[in-house]
Amino acid sequence: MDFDAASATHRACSTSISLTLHWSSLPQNTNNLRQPHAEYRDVKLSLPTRLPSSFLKRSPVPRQKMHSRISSSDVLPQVSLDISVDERTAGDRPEKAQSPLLTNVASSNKPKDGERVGVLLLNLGGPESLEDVQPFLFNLFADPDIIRLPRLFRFLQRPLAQFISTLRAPKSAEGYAAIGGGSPLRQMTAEQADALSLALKGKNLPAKVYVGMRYWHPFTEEAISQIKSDGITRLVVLPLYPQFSISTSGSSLRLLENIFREDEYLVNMQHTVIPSWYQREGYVQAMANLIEKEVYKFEKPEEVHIFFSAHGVPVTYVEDAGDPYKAEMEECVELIMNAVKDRGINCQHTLAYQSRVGPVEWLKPYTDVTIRELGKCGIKNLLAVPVSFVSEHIETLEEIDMEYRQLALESGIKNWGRVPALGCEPTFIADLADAVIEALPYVGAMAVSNLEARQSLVPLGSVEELLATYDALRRELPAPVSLWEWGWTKSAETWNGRAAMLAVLLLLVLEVTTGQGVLHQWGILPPIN
Ligand SMILES: C=CC1=C(C)c2cc3[nH]c(cc4nc(cc5[nH]c(cc1n2)c(C)c5CCC(=O)O)C(CCC(=O)O)=C4C)c(C)c3C=C
Ligand SMILES: [Fe+2]
Repeated sequence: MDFDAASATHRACSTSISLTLHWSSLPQNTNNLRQPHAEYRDVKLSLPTRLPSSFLKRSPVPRQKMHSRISSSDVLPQVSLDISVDERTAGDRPEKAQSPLLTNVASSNKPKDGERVGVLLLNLGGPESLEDVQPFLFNLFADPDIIRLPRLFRFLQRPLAQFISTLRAPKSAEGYAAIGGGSPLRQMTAEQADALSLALKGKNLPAKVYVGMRYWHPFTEEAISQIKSDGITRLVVLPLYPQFSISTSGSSLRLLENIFREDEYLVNMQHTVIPSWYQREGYVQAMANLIEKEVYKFEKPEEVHIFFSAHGVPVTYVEDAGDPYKAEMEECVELIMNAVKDRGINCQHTLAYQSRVGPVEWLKPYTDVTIRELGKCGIKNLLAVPVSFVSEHIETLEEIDMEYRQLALESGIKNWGRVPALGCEPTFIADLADAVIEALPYVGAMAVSNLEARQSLVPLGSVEELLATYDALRRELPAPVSLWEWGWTKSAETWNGRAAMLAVLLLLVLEVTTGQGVLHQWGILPPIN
């Protein structure tokens, strides 16, 4: 068996941990474990000790090494693993598109008497009416994971959020008006929660599923107080973002960390977090299902160009703060395309990033620029695939379906299609249920021992451990959102934006310290007594 981790040893042996990985939970790209002629079911790994926390820090570990698991001697100089493998032949292997019922709660993981299992779905939230738009934007911009001010200026976070949200609200409201006057997120997430709860029940795990939104109702705080009053004892935290970003799952987990820290009940509640799940077989197959269906709606399916459009983040998040979002996104698209090709669909594909705001540089290539280029290259059939989010929202319904569709047609693309968001797609929901069941043994346990979790760029863990594994320094990042924009070139815009930002900050400092100025006149800042 080609499993080089087996030879490593660790000096400071103390506790012993036993893991059981179900074969279906192994990601596709774990070449070390998935051999062409054999499948490993119930791979039992005994770790003799807690792995060094430095292993969890992403920065010193090149990405390829994360993916060759613990084979690297420079990451784990001396770890010894006892591995017993129940090897089965390919004939024993269940069909690739697994039955959702295959993963069931092992009797050892079943909630014991008096135990109550909860699942907390974390999501962004969206305004439900046009009046909600400005306060929703205020909550978003008041988030230090969206606008991270220099330490000295942190006290300006809320006035600045008030300022920016007031400026942006009319443009955002236009978008929400175009999709019926509000975001469908609350409704869709509630449906996903119900579907997940049913799927868990079907898999023998009675669990209550809660929804905690970051920027709008039902707020995470509301979900947490419900969790407390329901007396939940074991909680699995599941952000509804397939890929991890500091600005999304990271922000929600940061909030959760603060809530947990201040509450005695929560501090003692056993919990674990599934930080990202883009590499799960069920999710990947569900995406491939949707793509396959849409590809065959085109007259010439073989000529379709599959165009993945992900929500962007500012480049600094990835380059300065170590956000794994871009790497996870690229890997995710690769996995989905492999699954699509396995179905005999050999279309070309592209990944681009949408929804940038403000003068700073965002992840490239940009969706709008790429659509124009594809048009110029003679692409006639384009299938857009939103890939960073699992519900319909303003950026699928307005930006993709209206703006980008129009742009594509103007750029020479003749036939346009769009893959719907996953919503309650059965394979997807079944896979989320499996993810919860697989995470259960690690509730309250030392999640660093989860080999499978380490496969992902952000490992499974408790909120606190997890947040320590990325962005630990919480570097200051330039605000992604423009306060002001003018100029003719990109660089002029950037510098003008920065100068304007400084000017506005200065203005705000003066306002806050003197208690006088336009913002006070508008009632945006409270009067100083
Ligand atoms: C994975 C998804 C998302 C990432 C990454 C993300 C980063 C990010 N977003 C903004 C600014 C805005 N986002 C807005 C809405 C919005 N964002 C996401 C997802 C991600 N954001 C969703 C699903 C939604 C829509 C919610 C809904 O109501 O349907 C908005 C408001 C809309 C608008 O005015 O365009 C803003 C603003 C930043 C700055 C950022 C990274 C730093
Ligand atoms: Fe966003």
